[in-house]
Amino acid sequence: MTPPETGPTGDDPRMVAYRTLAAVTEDDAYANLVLPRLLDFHHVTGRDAAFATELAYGTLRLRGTLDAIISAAARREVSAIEPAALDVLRLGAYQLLRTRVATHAAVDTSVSLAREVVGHRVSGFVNAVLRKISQKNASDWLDTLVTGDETTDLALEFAHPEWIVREFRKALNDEAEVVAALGADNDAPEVHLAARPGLISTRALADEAAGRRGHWSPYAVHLSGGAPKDLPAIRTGRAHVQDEGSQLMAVALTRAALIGSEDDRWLDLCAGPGGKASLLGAIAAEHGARVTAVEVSPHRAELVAKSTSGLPVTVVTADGREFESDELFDRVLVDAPCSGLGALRRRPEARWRRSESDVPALVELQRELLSAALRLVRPGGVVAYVTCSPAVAETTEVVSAVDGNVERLDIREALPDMPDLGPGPSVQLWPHRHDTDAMFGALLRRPIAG
Ligand SMILES: C[S@@+](CC[C@H](N)C(=O)[O-])C[C@H]1O[C@@H](n2cnc3c(N)ncnc32)[C@H](O)[C@@H]1O
Repeated sequence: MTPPETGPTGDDPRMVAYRTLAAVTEDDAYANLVLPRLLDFHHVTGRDAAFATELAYGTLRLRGTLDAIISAAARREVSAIEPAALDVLRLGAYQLLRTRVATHAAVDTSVSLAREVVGHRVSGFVNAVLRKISQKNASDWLDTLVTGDETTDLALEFAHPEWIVREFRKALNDEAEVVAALGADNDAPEVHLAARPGLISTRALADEAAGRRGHWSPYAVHLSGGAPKDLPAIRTGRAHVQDEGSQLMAVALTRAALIGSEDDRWLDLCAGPGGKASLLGAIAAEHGARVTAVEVSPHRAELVAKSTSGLPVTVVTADGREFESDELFDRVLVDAPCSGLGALRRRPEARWRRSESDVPALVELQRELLSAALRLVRPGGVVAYVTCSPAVAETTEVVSAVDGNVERLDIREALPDMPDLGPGPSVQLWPHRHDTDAMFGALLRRPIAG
C-alpha cells in the first residue's frame, strides 16, 4: 500500500505498530487484541490505521526472515541487540523491503522512533543497520542468505519456522503445494462472518455488511474490510465472526448420517470461545435440538455463554476428559486444542510462538478428548474430530489411534461440491486450496452393537 504522508516525528501509525510489537515480544500479548486498543488510544484512524495494521501484522509475520537480514546487516546475532532497538529495526526493515515507503522516510522515522523509545545512544546503530539493509531488495537479501538446504531456504523465503515447513510437507506430500500453503499464510485474509440460521439470512447479512457470500458454507459472508463488531447483526447476536472452514466442520457434524431417529442431544466438548457452539446452537434451534457446551477454562466458558445467549445451549465448565452426563449424545464435536498451524494467516505472531515440543502433549490431550467423546456418544451417534492444524500427528494419527470398534464415515459426503478434498474419509482444508483456515475434520460413528 502507499504510505500516508507522515513525518519523522510525532508519527503515530509507526508508534502504534512499535507498541504492538513490543507488547507481543515482551508481554506475550496477542496482536489482534492489542492493536485495536492502541489505535483507539493514539486516535489513529482511516488510512493511518490501515498503515499501522500493515506494519504491525506484516512485521510480526515476517519476523524470522527480517531477523536473519538484520543479523547479517548488523554482523551480530539478533539476541545481542536490545529488544526495543530490535523491534524498531524489524519495523524499519519491513518498510524498506516490503512497502513503498521511501528509503529516507523508512530510515529517518525509525531513527526518530529509536531515539524516542530507547534513547539517543542507539540512533547511530539503527541508522547504520537500516542504511545497509536498504542497499539490497528483499530478493537479493534472500540470495545472500541462501544455504542450499531446501527446508531452511523455504523457511527463510516464506518466513516460517523450519519445523512448520516440515509439518506442511508431511501433510501435503507435494513441494509445489507446500510453497503455495506457505505463501497463503502470508496473505492477510478477509474476515469471515457466519449468519446464524433462523436469525438472519446469509443474503441479508451480506447486504448489511457490504460483503459477499462465502464459497462453501451456506452461512458464510466474506468482508474485504471494515470493523465487524460495529455491524448491527453482530451486536444483536444474529451473526458472528468465524472462518468459513470452521463453519464447515460444524455443518458437517450436523449433516452426518446417524443410525436411529433420535437427534436432539448435541455436545460440544471443547467449546471456548464459542464460535462452533453458536453455529451448532442456531442449527439446533431449527431442528428442535439442544447443545451442551463443555469448556475447561472458566473465562472461556463465560465467552461461550455470552456468544450463545438466546440459543438452546447449556454451558458447563468442566474438563471434557472427565465430563459425566446422565444421557448419551446423538452428535458430539471435539474441536480439540491444537498447535493452531492451520490459522497462521489470521494470527500474525503465532508461528513464532509455538514450538515443535508443544505437539506431543497436545496429541495426548487430543487422544484423551476423542476417547471421552466416544464414551459420550450413543450407539449410532456420530463424533466429529476437528483441529485447526494440518499436522498429521494431530489429525489422521489421532483418529487412527482410536481403539475399539468405530465406523469411519466419509466426511466429504457432508461437504458436497467442495473440490480438492483428497481421498477421504477425513478432509484437510487449506487456505491455498479453499480460502479457509487449514481445518481438519473426521467423522466417527459408534456402532449399534459394541
Ligand atoms: C480449538 S479451541 C475450540 C474452539 C471452539 N470450538 C470455537 O469454535 O470457538 C479448544 C478449546 O478447548 C479448550 N480445552 C482445552 N483442554 C480442554 C479440556 N480438557 N476439556 C475441555 N476443553 C478443553 C480450550 O480452553 C479451548 O477453548
